[in-house]
Order: sequence, then structure tokens, then C-alpha cells
Amino acid sequence: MSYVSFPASKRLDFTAIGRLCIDLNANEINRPMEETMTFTKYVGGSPANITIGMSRLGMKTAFIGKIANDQMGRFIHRYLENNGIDTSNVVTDDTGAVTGLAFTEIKSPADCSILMYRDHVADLKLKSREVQEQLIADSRVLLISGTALAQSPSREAVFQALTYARRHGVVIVFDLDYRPYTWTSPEETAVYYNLAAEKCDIILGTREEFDMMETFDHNPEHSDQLTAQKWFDFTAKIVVIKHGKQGSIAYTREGLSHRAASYPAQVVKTFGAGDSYAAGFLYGLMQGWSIERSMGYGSAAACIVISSHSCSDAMPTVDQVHDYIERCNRGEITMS
Ligand SMILES: Nc1ncnc2c1ncn2[C@@H]1O[C@H](COP(=O)(O)OP(=O)(O)O)[C@@H](O)[C@H]1O
Ligand SMILES: O=C(O)C[C@@H](O)[C@H](O)C(=O)COP(=O)(O)O
Repeated sequence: MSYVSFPASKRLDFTAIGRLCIDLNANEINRPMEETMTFTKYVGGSPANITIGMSRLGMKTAFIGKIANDQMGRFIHRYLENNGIDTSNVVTDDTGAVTGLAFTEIKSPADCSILMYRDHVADLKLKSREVQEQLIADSRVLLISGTALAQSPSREAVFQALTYARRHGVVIVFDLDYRPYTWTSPEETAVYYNLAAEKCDIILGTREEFDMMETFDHNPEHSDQLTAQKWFDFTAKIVVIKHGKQGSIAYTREGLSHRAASYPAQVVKTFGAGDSYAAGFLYGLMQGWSIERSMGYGSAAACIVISSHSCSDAMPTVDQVHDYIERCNRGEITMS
């Protein structure tokens, strides 16, 4: 049974709007940032990572965003192009804004954190009038990411993109991607997240991210069921709540729920799990697979990324995900 009806073939399968940044991942793992001396540079930013993931899985992809007019911006642009991502709506900033940086600290595979440098970043300077309606109309799916709602003018650009997507029958996915750094208050955050979620077809987030959105709601037990039900009164068809190593649960508008356990992994670091899960899960749904199979596919894609050093560069191909699942089924991969 198909819970979301994706538009038939279009020029693009998947377009995301939001941040294009740089990840600087610690080379010396299992130590705190104070003792970390060298880093490897990768393209980063959650929606960028998901788009790269979709492209690796063979989807026709595009990105809507803004990059700094500097070497970092050009590095990101070139990487997207090399990965077959349509960059015709990647705009270059002309105000002297900089590229957002995420330094990662890997104290242990289970204890990772991110130090973000996000003052005066180009990605939050995308304007509504820079969003191309035709590009969205040409896409089967539009993914928005919550961080792009943190400031104007990027906030308005996302709402404009939502208007275009609804106008053209594009399936809208909301990856909550809550990063406190660029928000000013919990109330402001909850209000804008809720306004955006009302317009979306598929919502993906962690339990903690949904808790943030429920600042004004009554859900004392943090019930996943109650969380999901709220969005079925609007336009949502599927709500997925992720619980890290404990797996994930998806609810559908029809009142069904599906649980996915995580696969075993030799974990290097935990960040990047959500982005690769999103790419694998959405890829599965777009193939017309069941929710269970799509969740399993996302979970396996997540394991490949968390067993690697990067997020974007480690995004797997179809063959790699298939191979990972087969090896797990044969008992060849164990938990780290
Ligand atoms: N330690 C882990 N081992 C195996 N799979 C994991 C692990 N952590 C996360 N995953 C997989 O990645 C998915 C998303 O991870 P989660 O941590 O919930 O999201 P996010 O990275 O957005 O915080 C989980 O549902 C699970 O399938
Ligand atoms: O999103 C960012 O700006 C940083 C990412 O590129 C980063 O590597 C990361 O944190 C991925 O996040 P997750 O998939 O939500 O764990």
C-alpha cells in the first residue's frame, strides 16, 4: 500500500532548500576538541547531505540555497556539480557573508558533539524572490529543513518554496533538523516549526526535536502516537520519530504504525545518521516500497555513514546499501 502519492515522472526527483556548509571532522578520534589538532574538510549541512545521499542512490536532484562568494562557497558548488546535483538555483551571496562551519568532536563513538560557527552565514541570506518556482514545479519532492527557518530572509524563502510546492502538487518533506545555535528563543522556534509542519506531507524528526515543537502542547508522557496524531489533522501522511540506536517509528494518516530496529554497526561517530536515514527512507518510498522496507533501507544507509568518517562523502549507493543489509542478514556485521 502506498501512503503518499508521488507525482509521476518529472525532470527532477528531489529538490532540497536550506543550508550548504562545511563540516570539519576531527581526524584524531576518541579525544576532546581541546586535544584535536587536525580536521578533514567535507561538504556539510543536513539538507545538503540528504541531497547528496539521494543523488548517490540514483535520484535526479537539485538544491536551492546560497553560498558565500569565496573559496569555501566554490568548493561546495563544485562538489554538488560533481555529484550530479542541479545547482541552477544555488545563488552566490554578494554581501560578504561567510560559509557556515561545523567542527565535529569525536570523544568516543557514542559521545560526539558539533561546534558550529554560524554568524553572518550565507545560507540564511537566501531571499524569497531568489527561489525559482519552475525548479520546484519540476520536482517530485521538496525537502525543507528547520534550520533555514531560524532567520529572515531565509525563513520567508522557505515559506515561499512551500507555497510553490503546494501549488504544483509536489510532495513536501520536513526534516526538523533543529540546531539551537541560530534561534533566539524556544517560543520563536516552536511557532515557526509548527507553521511549517502544517504544510508538509512527511515529517521526520527525533523525539527531542518533536519535544521542542510541543512547547505549547500537552504531551507529558512524550507519546510518539500523540505527537504524530497532531499532524494528521493538517496535511501530513507519514510522521517518523527517530530514536537513535533504539530505531524509529513511523505513523501513517490511516492510523497504522511501523517500527524499525537499527542494524548493527561499527560506529566511528554518530552524526550523519539522520541525514542518511532520511535519504534511504525517502528513496524507498519513492520506489513504491512498503514503509517497513523503506525504514530498513534508511537504517542500513545510516549505519554505513556512522561507520565512516564523513557524512556527505560517505553517503552510500544502492549497491552498498543492498550489500550492507545482506551482510547483516548473514551475521557478518556486529555492533561495535
Ligand atoms: N548507534 C547506532 N547504531 C546503529 N544505527 C543507528 C545508531 N544511531 C542511529 N542509528 C540509525 O540512524 C537512525 C537515525 O538516527 P538518530 O540518531 O535517531 O537521528 P539524528 O542523527 O537525526 O539525531 C536511527 O533510526 C537508526 O536506524
Ligand atoms: O547539519 C550540519 O550543518 C552538520 C552536518 O553536516 C553534520 O555532519 C551533522 O551533524 C549531520 O547531522 P545528523 O544527520 O542530524 O546527525
